[in-house]
Amino acid sequence: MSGRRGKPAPPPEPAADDRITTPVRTEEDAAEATLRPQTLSDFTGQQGLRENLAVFIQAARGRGEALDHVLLHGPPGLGKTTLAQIVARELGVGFRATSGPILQRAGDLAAILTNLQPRDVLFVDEIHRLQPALEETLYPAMEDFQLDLIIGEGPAARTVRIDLPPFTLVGATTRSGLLAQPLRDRFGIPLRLQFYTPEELLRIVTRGAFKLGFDLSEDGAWEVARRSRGTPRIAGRLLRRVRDFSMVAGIAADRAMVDGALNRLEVDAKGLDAMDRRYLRRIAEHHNGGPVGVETLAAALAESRDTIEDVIEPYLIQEGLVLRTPRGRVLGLPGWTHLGLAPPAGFAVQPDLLAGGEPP
Ligand SMILES: Nc1ncnc2c1ncn2[C@@H]1O[C@H](COP(=O)(O)OP(=O)(O)OP(=O)(O)O)[C@@H](O)[C@H]1O
Ligand SMILES: [Mg+2]
Repeated sequence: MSGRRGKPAPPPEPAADDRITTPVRTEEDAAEATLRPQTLSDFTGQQGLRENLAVFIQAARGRGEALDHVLLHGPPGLGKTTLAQIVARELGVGFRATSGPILQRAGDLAAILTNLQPRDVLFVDEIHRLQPALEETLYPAMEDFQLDLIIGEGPAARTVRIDLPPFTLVGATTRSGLLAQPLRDRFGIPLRLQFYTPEELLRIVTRGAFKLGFDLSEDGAWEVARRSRGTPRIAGRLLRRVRDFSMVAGIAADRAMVDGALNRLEVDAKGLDAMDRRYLRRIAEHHNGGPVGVETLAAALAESRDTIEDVIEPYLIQEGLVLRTPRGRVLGLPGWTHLGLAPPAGFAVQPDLLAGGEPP
């Protein structure tokens, strides 16, 4: 990636999804299945969420009923799919997976629903991308375990009501704000995933290294944990790359080695990559720290607004590097500091600028 391999030209700017630190799943992440925790007790972090879920699962099992519908929301790579699978396993029921964009016709959804076994988990990934017509099919299915199917067309069309086995819908979304309220209301157990602390990521990295049979020193593991953008998927990916560097160079993976490897991958001390820095720099240098609208930033960075909002911003906002205000994005003091730039004279975030800002 860097010029150190002797390539003269600088690499082209990476698109958001080519980044080593993109939290979005890439093909290379097929390897992550080996690191995926299989049980709730294996699942590190998200403590409050995990404890609540354990209670609800135990209660549903005790009653022999389907678990209430679960909505998992949070940025990519924090463990939504992993948790959905764990829920099914802990309930001791079958797991069927589909996703909002895959489901095109009401018939597709009907076929899946009518083939469920009692108490099964149906996982619908990216549920915010479900077609509105299918969403409406889901309402009675979720509420009363009934499906209204329209058979035939035109004047001959009639509605048939089909009883479904009781089931648990587990929906996952990076954008709960995009879910229609009636759909959101039908989830009895809404759960929000948070970014992981460095301590939690340290446990994940250490366990991952052990599973990979990779001898990583504790301070080396710390370095990976601190630079993983609060995201287990990124931690797993950095871990695999560090292992590659360590193997090929034949050097033990200690802190200095990990630091060198991550620098080569252009992952900085805070875990930010070229794309993150380009985003921050844009606000600093072209908009004097903001406020600047997300559409303007998206156009300038040649990224979609969704990518900016779902992938790039959540971590930067949580770290205070950037603030989301009603008038647009504003660089926070840690953002200026991170870029090694001085904020403009008289820099202070006006309280009225922040008032009414939506949560990330
Ligand atoms: N709590 C955790 N402990 C250990 N590893 C985890 C944890 N959460 C996630 N992972 C790892 O991170 C990877 C990504 O998690 P997962 O696919 O569940 O994320 P996701 O939230 O579904 O992402 P997306 O929004 O892109 O679908 C998993 O394969 C797993 O290896
Ligand atoms: Mg997922």
